[in-house]
Amino acid sequence: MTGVLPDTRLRRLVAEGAVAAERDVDEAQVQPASLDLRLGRVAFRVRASFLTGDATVADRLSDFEMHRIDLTHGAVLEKGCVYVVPLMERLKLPPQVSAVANAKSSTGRLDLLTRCITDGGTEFDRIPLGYEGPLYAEICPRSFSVLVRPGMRLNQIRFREGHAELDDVSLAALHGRVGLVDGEAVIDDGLGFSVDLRPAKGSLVGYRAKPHTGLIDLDRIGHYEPSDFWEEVHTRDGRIILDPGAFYILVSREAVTIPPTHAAEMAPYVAMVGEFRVHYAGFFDPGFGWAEAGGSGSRGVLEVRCHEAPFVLEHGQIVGRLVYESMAAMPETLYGREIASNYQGQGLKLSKHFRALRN
Ligand SMILES: Nc1ccn([C@H]2C[C@H](O)[C@@H](COP(=O)(O)OP(=O)(O)OP(=O)(O)O)O2)c(=O)n1
Repeated sequence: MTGVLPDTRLRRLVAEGAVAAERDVDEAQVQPASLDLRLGRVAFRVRASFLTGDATVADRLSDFEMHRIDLTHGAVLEKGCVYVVPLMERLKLPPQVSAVANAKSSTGRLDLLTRCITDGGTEFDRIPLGYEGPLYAEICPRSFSVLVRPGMRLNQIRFREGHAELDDVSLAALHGRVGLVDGEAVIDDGLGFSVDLRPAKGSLVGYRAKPHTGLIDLDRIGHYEPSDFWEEVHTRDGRIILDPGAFYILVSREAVTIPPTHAAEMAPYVAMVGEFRVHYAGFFDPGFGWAEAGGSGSRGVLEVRCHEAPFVLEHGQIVGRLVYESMAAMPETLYGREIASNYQGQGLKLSKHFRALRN
């Protein structure tokens, strides 16, 4: 059966030792179509980000390590620095299974660039068929310094067998059956995603990270005051100008649906990659936005960073696309009501570490 492996198969991968860990895998790590990965006990501060090519991460660390930080009692990862953290999980994948990792949504919303690296890896986050070896997270806090501890879950991994991606014809057919977006679907190499700069009420369209803020302890949920870390972005004319280097949280104009038979990943919109980057966290779970799982009206959160020159972003401009994949089987549990999900039914929403916003 080809497709993305659901929760039931993830438990089996763990039971069979294809995913092993120095501390038993916790049931809370198992998501509908992905497994959360946990930070180990040490972080290496490195000079620069790297891929391993034909070497191992351990070999590369001996070249690039500046110092080592014990995370046991909590430690700060500083804004602007690059760290490599061995993860608790390691893989011994069956030959027909490959994997892809991604930052969790809460990690992306904090502008913590987090990518997975492997021994012999030539790409971030892509793990080849049958990979056997350790996993590492490369973490670069871009806007805020963060306090981390062993066991924290900053990124996640999806496993798949065979080719599961929907081409545009199959995507259009799926949209015809279940309605993947409200309004007109723009289908061109995935489902186009546009930005909402004309809110139904008021003029608040997003948030921009403040410089020189305090520290965020990633275990503190609903704790921080948004205004200590974020400036509100308002507009009444359906456009904003992005400042190069600044980080914004915006929201999609479309409410999106991921039916239980599918999973999706947010990908950049090719025409715009030179101007801005729109996703740091890209996995969308089966059941996200699905009415039966309490998800009607769920929008996608856009994490936007503009590159070289100030750029005018207009309401309805396409900024990203959702690439849909078939599940190998339906998950037992969907994103939303049945598990403690933070972003089902969301509109414009900061990460779960902040107090609720008036929306
Ligand atoms: N750029 C993104 C990426 C994801 N999501 C949505 C779709 C996902 O199904 C949901 C949850 O994503 P994660 O599992 O990555 O997030 P967390 O684990 O941080 O949240 P939760 O605690 O709710 O599982 O957030 C989003 O709105 N915008």
